Order: sequence, then structure tokens, then C-alpha cells
Amino acid sequence: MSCIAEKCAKTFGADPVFEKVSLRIDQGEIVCLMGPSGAGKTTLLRCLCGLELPEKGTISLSGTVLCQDGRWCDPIQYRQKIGLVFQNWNLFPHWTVLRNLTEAPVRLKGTSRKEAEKKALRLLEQLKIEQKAQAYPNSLSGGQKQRAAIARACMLAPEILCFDEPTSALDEQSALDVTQIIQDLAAQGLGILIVTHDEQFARRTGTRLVRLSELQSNS
Ligand SMILES: Nc1ncnc2c1ncn2[C@@H]1O[C@H](COP(=O)(O)OP(=O)(O)OP(=O)(O)O)[C@@H](O)[C@H]1O
Repeated sequence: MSCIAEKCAKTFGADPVFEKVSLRIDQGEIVCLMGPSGAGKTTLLRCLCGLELPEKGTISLSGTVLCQDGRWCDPIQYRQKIGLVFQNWNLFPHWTVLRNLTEAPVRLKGTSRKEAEKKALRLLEQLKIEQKAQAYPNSLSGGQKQRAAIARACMLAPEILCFDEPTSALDEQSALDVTQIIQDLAAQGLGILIVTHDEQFARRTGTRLVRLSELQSNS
């Protein structure tokens, strides 16, 4: 199981963001993607998650091809194998934490609500916020929102989990907790990609640190 981006290029209007970028994330790895502001880290992460279409290159995940040279190939199947924890968590404010977790499996996978709730409660318990299952997102702390967002991303049992700036809104203790959570997920076999500016967090959490500039080939 690996997520592979090969020689990808992305342009917004006339502005190239990156060219010939290749990256591979294997099972159990925690890859931290770093680099200057505006370099294109979030754009690459969004391409890998199937939220942006690169004009060139190929992206695949354990044999399922997301896109090739500007064409979508198998985006629906691909997106079920990859999860994203957004920087601002993107929890639906009008739903309880439990409903935030259960909606995607019920709607996308046809899982019964009862089964989805059972799985959601198990995940919330693992992440130590089961007591917040019936709470609404605006009543949670930043660290709790982060855990709820991680639990939600895990509901579809992704092979790869991506994080955009996971510590930007967290205090030191919550950031340390996130390191532990991410390392536990990797130990369970997930591949992890983290876009971060937080060098200290990246050094203690990652198994591999890469700079966007190192991912570009000249040939
Ligand atoms: N939807 C968009 N439309 C037009 N330009 C965009 C869009 N998204 C990103 N960009 C541009 O692409 C470039 C890369 O942005 P991106 O957010 O990927 O950088 P980044 O490395 O993640 O930056 P930061 O570390 O500051 O978050 C920037 O110049 C940005 O303005």
C-alpha cells in the first residue's frame, strides 16, 4: 500500500505552483512536508486528496489511479482510501460530534446508522473524547475539535491520512497529544502526510521530513 505522486504539475491561471513533483508515502510512514510559505505544500496535499486536479503527472493509491495528465481516472474509489484533517477541522457546526462522524459512512458507503455509531463511539473512545459524542463542535476545545476531526477522517478506514497544519491552533500539550495520536495511527498501518511549519513538531513526529523543493526533478 502506497500513495504515489509522479511528476505532478499544478498551475492556477497563468501561475505555476509546482512542476515535476514526485512523492511517495508508504504504509506506517509519517511524512512531514515543509517549505516556505506559498511554495505549494497545501496545493500538493489537496492534489493528493483529490481536491485539486494537477495538469500533469499521475497520482495513485494502491493501484487505484486518481488522475493522469489532467484527467480524472477513478476519483470516487480513490477518495475513499484517503482522509484529510483540515487546518480549521471543517466540522459541521449544526451536527453533534457523533453525527459529524457517522454521516459519511451512512451516505457514501450505505453503512447502517447503528453500525456507524458503534464504530464512531469506538474511535471517540480511542481518542479519549467519547464523553463529547453528543456535544456540538462549538462547545469543544481546539484539541477536542482536532480529535473529533481525526476520528471523522478515520471513519472510512483510509489507507492514508493527511493533515494540514495540525498544530497551528493548538497549545503545547494538545500538540504533544497529536504527536502520540498520529504515531498510534501509523503503528496501526496508516500512511501519514503532514503539511507543517512547526519544525519541532515535525522532528518529533515524522519518520521522514521532506522539503517541497527537494521533490522537484529537473528531468
Ligand atoms: N484556489 C487557488 N486559486 C489561485 N491561486 C491559488 C489557489 N490556491 C493556492 N493558490 C496559490 O498557490 C500558491 C501556493 O499556495 P499553497 O497554499 O499551496 O502554499 P503553501 O506552501 O501551503 O503556503 P503556506 O505555508 O503559507 O500555507 C500561492 O501562491 C497561492 O496564492
